[in-house]
Amino acid sequence: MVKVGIVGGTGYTGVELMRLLARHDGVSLHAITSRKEAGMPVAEMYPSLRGHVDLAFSTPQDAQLQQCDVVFFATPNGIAMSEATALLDAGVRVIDLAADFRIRDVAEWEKWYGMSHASPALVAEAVYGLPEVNREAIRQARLIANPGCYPTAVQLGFLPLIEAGVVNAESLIADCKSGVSGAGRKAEVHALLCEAGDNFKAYGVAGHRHLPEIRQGLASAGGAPIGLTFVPHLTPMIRGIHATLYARLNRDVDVQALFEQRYAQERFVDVMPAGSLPETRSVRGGNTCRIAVHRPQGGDTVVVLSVIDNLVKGAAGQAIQNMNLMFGLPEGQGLDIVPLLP
Ligand SMILES: NC(=O)C1=CN([C@@H]2O[C@H](COP(=O)(O)OP(=O)(O)OC[C@H]3O[C@@H](n4cnc5c(N)ncnc54)[C@H](OP(=O)(O)O)[C@@H]3O)[C@@H](O)[C@H]2O)C=CC1
Ligand SMILES: CC(=O)N[C@@H](CCC(=O)OP(=O)(O)O)C(=O)O
Repeated sequence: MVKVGIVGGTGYTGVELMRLLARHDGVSLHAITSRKEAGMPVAEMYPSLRGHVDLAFSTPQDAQLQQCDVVFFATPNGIAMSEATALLDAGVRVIDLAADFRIRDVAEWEKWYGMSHASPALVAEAVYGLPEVNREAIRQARLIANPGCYPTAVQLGFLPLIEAGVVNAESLIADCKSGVSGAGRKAEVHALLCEAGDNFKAYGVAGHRHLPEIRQGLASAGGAPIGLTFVPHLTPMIRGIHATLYARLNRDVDVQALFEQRYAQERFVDVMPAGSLPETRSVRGGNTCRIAVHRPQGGDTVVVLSVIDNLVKGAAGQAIQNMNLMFGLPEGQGLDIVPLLP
């Protein structure tokens, strides 16, 4: 049994980790932390976990995380970078759901995240946890930088085109929409029902912190710099990301066959039949990225539609997929979920 600790168990990715791990028969939950709710039974805060998780929250100091085999950080940016070293030194593997280890250029990370990096040496060691790209490195990793939610949907959507070199990589467009749970559980005015409900708006148009992460991943896949316009939007739904991606083909290619071949062996990427329109509700609660690829009017613009559940393939599910790889477990263990529809 893999002994698991979770730092940040009261947040949305924390409770999603617990929901998924409760059905994973290769792990035992050792500790779930909360600074504010220490002592409270987890199932009192989240009755959905009654009968599944019988632990109480403990403070990060009392959680004895060094006894774990793996610790997930489901915390805001800037926490894991200060706490990972002690755990790694104690032989614990670490999966950070935040962005502390995602950007290889530390100065670039500091610019976008507005803080100094506490452990730049670990950035070089961390493996970017997108299994469809880095599977073998993930198996060997001590420290995983779990990808962001938008970066997961956007990179999986563009990857077949970039890897094959069939599009102009300098003029990509990613027009993305997210549900409000992407902003986490912390109280913020823009996430209130009366602000986000019955409303639709763009944000981060001038520059969003996921831009350097997406550019880094696609540049590595294509071996050349990426030019990307990335515009996120907030939609009045709870879960889900819908990415509409545009690229200009530089040669005539069967894009449907390209995508089907690229993801033929990937159980968590579903390439739909030509002409399909993936919906966020078709992945709700599941670890699948569902993709459809179009060439409107047979022209040279390719439109990729990519949907994920931001809390599952965009966060907790992908983190568990990475844990499975790190510990030699079947990659899909605990993730064999039929999405919840309607
Ligand atoms: N929501 C999403 O869809 C996605 C989120 N992520 C990333 O995952 C991380 C967690 O996100 P999410 O669950 O939404 O966030 P939430 O705001 O919902 O939860 C954050 C959690 O972190 C804990 N926490 C806050 N500060 C500290 C601290 N200094 N030390 C220890 N624990 C702390 C909080 O608990 P308490 O205050 O009780 O200690 C809480 O449990 C973030 O970095 C986010 O960017 C990544 C992909 C998708
Ligand atoms: C809707 C919403 O607010 N989404 C968040 C991104 C999701 C997230 O948690 O960011 P990471 O993936 O980097 O951890 C945002 O735009 O800031």
